[in-house]
Amino acid sequence: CVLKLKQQKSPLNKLLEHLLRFLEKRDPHQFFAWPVTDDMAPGYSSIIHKPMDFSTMRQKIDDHEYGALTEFSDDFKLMCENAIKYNHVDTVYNKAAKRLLQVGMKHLQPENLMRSLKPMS
Ligand SMILES: COc1ccc(OC)c(-c2cc(C(C)=O)n3cccnc23)c1
Repeated sequence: CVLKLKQQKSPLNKLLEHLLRFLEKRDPHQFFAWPVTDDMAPGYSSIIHKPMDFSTMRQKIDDHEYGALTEFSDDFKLMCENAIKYNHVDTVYNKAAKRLLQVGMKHLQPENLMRSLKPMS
């Protein structure tokens, strides 16, 4: 049988996987770990037309769907903004999304990348 050579991870994919783990650690309740369903959130799919969550972002990394850091950052922003849009301002989800967005955008700035990558170096 022909051994399927393990696909070499590109430098971008290694960076995105590290950033994803860094961001997931800032979602301790795992509110952003999986897709939000209409069962959990009434009317969600009629209000949020481009859902996003960490598991989908991980799948996109594995499928090499991100060609640049900006595309990864755009999905992260979309995920947080969906939660800010759907959930009332006084909910745990809205507050968690605003906090996560702030932390995430700080560390996704190219000039700050090294700060979140230090353990890797
Ligand atoms: C209470 O435990 C969980 C567990 C997983 C969740 O999303 C994956 C959520 C969740 C996550 C969200 C978001 C992110 O909008 N949400 C909105 C309404 C009701 N529930 C949620 C809550």
